[in-house]
Amino acid sequence: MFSIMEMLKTLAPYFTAAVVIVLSPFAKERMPYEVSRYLVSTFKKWLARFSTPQVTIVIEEKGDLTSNQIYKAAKAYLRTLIRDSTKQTLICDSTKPRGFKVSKEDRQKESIIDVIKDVQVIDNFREITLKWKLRTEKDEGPGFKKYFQLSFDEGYEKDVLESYLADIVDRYERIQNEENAVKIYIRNEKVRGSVHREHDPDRNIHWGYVNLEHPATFEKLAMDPVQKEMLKDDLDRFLEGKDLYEKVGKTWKRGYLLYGPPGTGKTSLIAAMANYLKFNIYDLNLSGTFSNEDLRSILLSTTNRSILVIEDIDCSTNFKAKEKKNYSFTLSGLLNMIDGLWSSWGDQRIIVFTTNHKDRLDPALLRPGRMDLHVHMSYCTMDGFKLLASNYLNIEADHQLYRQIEGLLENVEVTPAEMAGELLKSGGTDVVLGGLVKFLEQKTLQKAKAAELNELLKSDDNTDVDVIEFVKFLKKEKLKNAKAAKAEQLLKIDHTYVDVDDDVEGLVKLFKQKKT
Ligand SMILES: Nc1ncnc2c1ncn2[C@@H]1O[C@H](COP(=O)(O)OP(=O)(O)OP(=O)(O)O)[C@@H](O)[C@H]1O
Repeated sequence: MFSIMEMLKTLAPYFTAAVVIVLSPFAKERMPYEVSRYLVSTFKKWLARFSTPQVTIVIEEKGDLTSNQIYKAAKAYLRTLIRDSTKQTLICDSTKPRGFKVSKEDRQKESIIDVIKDVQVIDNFREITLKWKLRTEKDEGPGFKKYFQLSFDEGYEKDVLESYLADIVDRYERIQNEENAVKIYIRNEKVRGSVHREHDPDRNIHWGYVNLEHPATFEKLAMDPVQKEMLKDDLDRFLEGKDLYEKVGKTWKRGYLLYGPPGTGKTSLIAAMANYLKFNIYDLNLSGTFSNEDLRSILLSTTNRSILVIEDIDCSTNFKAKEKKNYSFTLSGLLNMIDGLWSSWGDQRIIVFTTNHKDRLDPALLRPGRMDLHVHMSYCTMDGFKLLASNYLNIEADHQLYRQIEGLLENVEVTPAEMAGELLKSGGTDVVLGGLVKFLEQKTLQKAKAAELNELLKSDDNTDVDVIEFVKFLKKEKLKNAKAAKAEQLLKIDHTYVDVDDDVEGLVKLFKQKKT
């Protein structure tokens, strides 16, 4: 018996000859159109009997209620496929030219390449050949509906649905997440590691960026609840304030000064603001030496919907020294930037300064109107502690140790960072809170010791001893290094490391002896 292949082989020359004749210019001219069309379609049908049947999936632009995610994913995928493809990817349909369309909007960095309607795009996945086509069809309503038609050989339905299309959707979600992620930019030509780089060729400014994976949110921040609400309202009004800013003739900008001791959450608050607004952060370190002109260029290289952060403004910018040493970057340069260029260029921009010592800032920076809002981040209160305990230990109600903790918190200054450190320790809730109580008791004791030492130093006859001078003296005299180091620790501003058994009186006596 003939096999199919043998039969095909036998009949193929006759059919081929017939079709060649039909399609030849000679036959085309002489044969009636209906006859040649009939012959070609019969040939196609006959051939189709021996080829693998095709399956076609339709992916419509709109789902029943919302847009269809698979359509969006397919569209994005085909863009990358065309962009990265070799020329074979685009196969012309008999009636359409081969090609794709290109577009670019004003603010887009790169042009976008899209498929044209009815032009076939071929993709390969494992051993499957996949044929994509963008189609349009008259809708039931007045418009047109768009859909992708995806065809492939029968038998691969599972692979296509569960692997190929699932991959495309996954990839799309990843790109979406990447695009929506808040980024933190650092201006440094030397940034290394897995950072992405951006270069503004007009101004030759380099930024390195990574996704901001800081989990801080307003809900997780321990800060004065009234202040927190006020700040959130302020940001909301800012975000929705386009019309208002236009109406009152102000540029769409906002400046915040965050101040408070180290570890009270200033950096966390900036991250929470960025996550809340979905604004990128530009972290500007002013400690380098650069000019006012550099500053201007840096500013112009940042984008809208961003937060420009200048941390530790008191330490990073010793403006007076810079002015003396004739560095060209000055305080007035920075202030001009805030008042002039920064306030008149771009939209939806926030500037944040942070400092641990508001009192050390140049009054020019604090002038009313320069920073719109001053936010004080302070030591941990009982409310703040409860919020941290709920975040770290999932305690929603009361706990038997709360009263004791409240009493201790009234007497010592503990930063939320210190509290968080204690709450992160291992053990069950009771163990961790027990540890925290011990920590607070220790702090209370240290505070008392420090006060005692100060009294001792003050009360002595005419020796008006300055605590810092005391430490310096011990060091200068190289007086038993170990003791000097202990003394320095003892006199640390936050008195964190004092051992309860330290011989305070002995040290003071020693000091006095040496001094006399
Ligand atoms: N107010 C707070 N609420 C919740 N967690 C906090 C708070 N303050 C500090 N923390 C915890 O302590 C860590 C360090 O705090 P953060 O760096 O935000 O403080 P900071 O005030 O910016 O300190 P510095 O002035 O030293 O930069 C944070 O990652 C967070 O885990």
